[in-house]
Amino acid sequence: MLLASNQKWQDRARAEVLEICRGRIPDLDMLSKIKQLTMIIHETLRLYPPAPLLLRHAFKDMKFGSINVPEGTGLWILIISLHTNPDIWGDDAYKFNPERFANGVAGACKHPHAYMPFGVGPRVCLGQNLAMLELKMLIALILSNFSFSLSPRYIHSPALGITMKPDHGVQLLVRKL
Ligand code: HEM
Repeated sequence: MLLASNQKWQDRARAEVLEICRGRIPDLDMLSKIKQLTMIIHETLRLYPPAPLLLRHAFKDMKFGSINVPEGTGLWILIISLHTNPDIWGDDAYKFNPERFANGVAGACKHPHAYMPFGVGPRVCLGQNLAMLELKMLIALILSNFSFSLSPRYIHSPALGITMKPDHGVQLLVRKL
């Protein structure tokens, strides 16, 4: 959806994929060189984290600043709020701007744990490297073969739940290249 509505980034990502892959099925070496697409995926996972909320329980009485958290309290961590906080990301926090990840995650936000689409710490996503490879492979193949834009029937409807999903689907107009 974000590439369909941002033609400039779609063109940039396609140009890079075509230059590196030259019509071949991407292998690990090629995927590791694809930078624009990595920036686009990071920015997409920032704005629309598939796991927008995480739940933790306090094992013992804790104190965060002036807030007392008694043992057993459930704590919802709003990843989506962390990812769109202007104090952390700047005034364009809600804007799709993959450029912010040009120098990696560390260069994009003021706090290293403010970006956590795969969680952090001991329960960090076990599949995060596989997920990134799958996404790069899939989008590289789509970009190599098709151009696409948003259908006039598309209704923007990101819905929060255990996972985030478009409530009315994502209708695209797709053209074979
Ligand atoms: C874009 C894709 C994905 C996203 C955004 C994602 C996100 C997450 C997040 C946020 C957590 C932490 C949950 C928590 O702390 O409560 C998690 C855990 C986990 N993920 Fe993923 N995930 C993705 C893909 C995958 C894939 C492809 C696999 C497996 C092949 C996978 C396997 C796991 C497992 C096993 C855990 C639990 C780790 C643990 O509790 O020790 N994930 N994921």
